[in-house]
Amino acid sequence: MPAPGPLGPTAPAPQPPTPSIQAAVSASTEPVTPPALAADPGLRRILGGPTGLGTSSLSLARALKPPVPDPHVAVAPDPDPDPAADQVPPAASASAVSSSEGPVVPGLYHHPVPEPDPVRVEEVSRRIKRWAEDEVQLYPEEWEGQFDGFSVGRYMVACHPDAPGIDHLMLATRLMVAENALDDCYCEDHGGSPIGLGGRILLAHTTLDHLHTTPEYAPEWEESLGSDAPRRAYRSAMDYFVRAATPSQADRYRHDMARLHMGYLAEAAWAQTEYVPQVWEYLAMRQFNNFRPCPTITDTVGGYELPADLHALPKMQRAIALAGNAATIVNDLYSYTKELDSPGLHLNLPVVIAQREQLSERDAYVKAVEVHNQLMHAFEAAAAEVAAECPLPSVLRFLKGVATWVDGNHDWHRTNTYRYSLPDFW
Ligand SMILES: CC(C)=CCC/C(C)=C(\C)COP(=O)(O)OP(=O)(O)O
Ligand SMILES: [Mg+2]
Repeated sequence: MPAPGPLGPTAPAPQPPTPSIQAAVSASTEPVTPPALAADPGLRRILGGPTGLGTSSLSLARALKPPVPDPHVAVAPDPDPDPAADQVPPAASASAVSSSEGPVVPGLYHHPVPEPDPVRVEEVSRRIKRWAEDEVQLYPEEWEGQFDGFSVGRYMVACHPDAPGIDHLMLATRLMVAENALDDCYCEDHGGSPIGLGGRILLAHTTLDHLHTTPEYAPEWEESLGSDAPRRAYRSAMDYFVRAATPSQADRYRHDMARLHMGYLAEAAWAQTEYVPQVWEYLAMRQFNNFRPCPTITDTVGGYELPADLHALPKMQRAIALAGNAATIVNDLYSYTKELDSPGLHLNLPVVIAQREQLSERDAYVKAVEVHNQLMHAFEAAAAEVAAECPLPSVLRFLKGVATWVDGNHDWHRTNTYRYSLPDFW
């Protein structure tokens, strides 16, 4: 990587970084970005993006051009690449604000996104289905409709508009499918149960964080990796990811998945004992049972790296956590009716607020929207703070990537009317 470059002569002096950020910046070998960007008082708004119909293309986060692929990022060759699709610039057909079916939750603070590039969506959808069916035997025939209805191609193209091509998008798409397969098959309505979940999850986690053991026991472990659909999917998706990621990016992902699995276990333990947590306890569980592992791979999917020391900064960690929390409460709001219809009491934020604060279902739902909005504003403030204090190109791009992921995640929930519908409160 190149050595740090000089600051532009006419640029205003940046604010002195805090000591921890200073240390991380010194450790980084990346060039310093023109400080004008970081010193821009509008950065906070820009990172979040302007709101309102037709304004999303004004956002810096969404204006990212596809980067030149990094020659140091080795992406596993696709068995049947489609060069035409890989070369489609993501912005080429993605300027219109997404207006596909599906209402926004009334009062929800969000940013509309450009309609995901249909050529990319089609190619990612084609390849992920082939991977699911041919490489990992993910589902029996009767689940095919649900797989299609999940629309993971649209989801990932919307969340990663700066991916250099289809191979990079596939890294995120395989992981997303694998994560949902494990949640469905181990925890939820496709054979899942809280009983014995800890053991099953730990063994599945070894697909990501391998067992290192003696020659006598290693073969049985290796055989176990192919023994059910979630493990086949995790193992394969992780193999592709590890080949494209740096060691620290892969380790970041393992850590985030350990967080996720810990969240699943708390949710399961409460279901088993029929405990309804206090609202803050629920929010703590949901910070772990959370989308976090998805936005935090934005740099690998974008073909660059946020160095580990910058990722580890406390302020960066706060921004990431808030982004994951806002994105996950979006799920609670859009999946509310689906979860009311599921057997037993399915915890989500409106349900917990209603029970713990003795509010009507409607008032609890409205309060959950307000919690979401506060989380979004806190994320945007935290991201702007990191960007202003540490204006390195990789930091700014990563923050924009996370913000864009949050917006794409909202748009996918809104438009996925196959899976979600809003309550009839308005
Ligand atoms: C993609 C990923 C990391 C998922 C992990 C956790 C997860 C499935 C969610 C945060 C979504 O929440 P939920 O389990 O409630 O999903 P649905 O409402 O069933 O879509
Ligand atoms: Mg849900």
